[in-house]
Amino acid sequence: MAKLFRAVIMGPPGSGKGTISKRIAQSFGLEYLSSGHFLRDSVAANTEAGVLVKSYVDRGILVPDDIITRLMLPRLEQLSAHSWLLDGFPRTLVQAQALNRLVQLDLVIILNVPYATLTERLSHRWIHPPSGRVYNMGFNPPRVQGKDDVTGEPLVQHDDDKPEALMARLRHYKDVAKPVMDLYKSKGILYSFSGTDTDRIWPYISSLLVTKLHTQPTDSFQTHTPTVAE
Ligand SMILES: Nc1nc2c(ncn2[C@@H]2O[C@H](COP(=O)(O)OP(=O)(O)O)[C@@H](O)[C@H]2O)c(=O)[nH]1
Ligand SMILES: Nc1ncnc2c1ncn2[C@@H]1O[C@H](COP(=O)(O)OP(=O)(O)O)[C@@H](O)[C@H]1O
Repeated sequence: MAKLFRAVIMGPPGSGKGTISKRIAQSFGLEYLSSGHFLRDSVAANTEAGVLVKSYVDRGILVPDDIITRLMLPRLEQLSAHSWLLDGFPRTLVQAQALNRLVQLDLVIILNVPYATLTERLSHRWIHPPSGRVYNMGFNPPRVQGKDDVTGEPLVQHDDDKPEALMARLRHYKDVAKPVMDLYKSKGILYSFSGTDTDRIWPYISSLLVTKLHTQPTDSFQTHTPTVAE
């Protein structure tokens, strides 16, 4: 069996983690686990975990480290036979240290997107809560305005994508992510990608994964191939 591959994707809210993760999962066959989706699903389904985290998720503030760690690590253990990509966890140094005790990461992808681009994107982000499908009124609009492509059900905007909450989330991200990135940098597994367009960043990420995984993508999502990887 090929060696298992464990990756994390980090970046501020709206930097394209979900969009790029979907492409990575589809192209390279990694299992994708998003802490945000997992928590929102748990809240919607009113599970024990959902009840525990609802007050934080609804307010867009971080769930305490001990709670999120207690929820996420068992999920990862269930995926122990798979290669995976983790989005939204770890967010803090304490979480990164807890993850470190469970598994050795192979790669951390950082998305650097300018502040103005983030606010512009998130103010146009609409989601279909039951499925987690994400739309953008400019970048990937639904076929019918305000309706999910698959079910036709209404799309909604997260409260934490509204301008007041957004500013606080971005500021907070900067403070807590820095020590996590420093840790991964010191381990030599951090790769950073900067830009304003997912479609322009994607080919570089795809090339990096080809190198790391020694495999070709099954879906290219692109019309040109870059000649250099960052
Ligand atoms: N205009 C534009 N929107 C994008 C681009 N990439 C992603 N988006 C949209 O920006 C929003 C945030 O992306 P998402 O992947 O959810 O970011 P995350 O918060 O980091 O997971 C979504 O509405 C995406 O559809 C891009 O290159 N251009
Ligand atoms: N690693 C984490 N640590 C603490 N709270 C988290 C973590 N991941 C997600 N959350 C909680 O879930 C909410 C939604 O997560 P997020 O990743 O922002 O979802 P989305 O990608 O849909 O915007 C956050 O506001 C926070 O309350």
